[in-house]
Amino acid sequence: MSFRPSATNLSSLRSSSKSWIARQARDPYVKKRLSDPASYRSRSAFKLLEINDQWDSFLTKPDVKAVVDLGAAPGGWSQVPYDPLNIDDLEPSSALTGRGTIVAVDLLKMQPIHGVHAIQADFLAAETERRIHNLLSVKGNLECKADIILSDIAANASGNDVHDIESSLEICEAVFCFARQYLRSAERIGRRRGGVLLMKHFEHPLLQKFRVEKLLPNFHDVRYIKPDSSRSASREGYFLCQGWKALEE
Ligand SMILES: C[S@@+](CC[C@H](N)C(=O)[O-])C[C@H]1O[C@@H](n2cnc3c(N)ncnc32)[C@H](O)[C@@H]1O
Repeated sequence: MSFRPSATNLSSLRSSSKSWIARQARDPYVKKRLSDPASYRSRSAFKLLEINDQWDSFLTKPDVKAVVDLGAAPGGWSQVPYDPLNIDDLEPSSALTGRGTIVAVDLLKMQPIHGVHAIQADFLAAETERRIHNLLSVKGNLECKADIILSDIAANASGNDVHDIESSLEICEAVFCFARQYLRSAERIGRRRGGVLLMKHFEHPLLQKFRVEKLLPNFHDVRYIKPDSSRSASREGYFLCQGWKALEE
């Protein structure tokens, strides 16, 4: 049986599907992903690589021992810190010395990545935090903290601007609350830019207000980043926040 689409099938595609296919065919990062020996699972991996390259290789610092990747499926971002952390087959409560932990969370099931602990769950659900906590709770990380928290979570676009902005704000607020509890402080790490939060958001004045009120006072350095690899038509951007001050501890 052939799975090649017939001419009839192609001609019956909606014009939005046709333009998506045409855009994928033109996209240099789609081509790069297909030819890259790292076999990244997503085009998004190039956004993280680009941000990391431009901002002092924060992922590869030798003191990075634990990373939490929120909205991780299909797994491109989780693949990026895998090598520098030199992860082996870590079980919760096994020795951490010289190794690290990556915890990946997504609503969707993720194909396994060696050394990455995947949780299929809604990050916004109360019990998910306990599951992340248990995985961070390994020997050598008695504080149960993460050195880096990444969030590429994107709720499905509804087409309703107000609703989509509210979702983005809700996610950013939840990620920030999580960071407040789980991010290791710059002081504890012994580096002014230690304790990093990278989060996706949708551009809107309410998100800028969130940046000013929540992020700026709590980190030594906060940047708005629109990576070249992020499609210009998309309203997504990233806040890269380095140097968690842990003011409430
Ligand atoms: C842009 S994709 C992430 C791509 C990923 N960084 C990669 O490189 O493979 C956004 C992800 O956020 C997930 N997501 C959306 N809402 C979520 C939630 N409440 N909890 C967990 N994951 C969520 C989606 O299922 C989707 O897989």
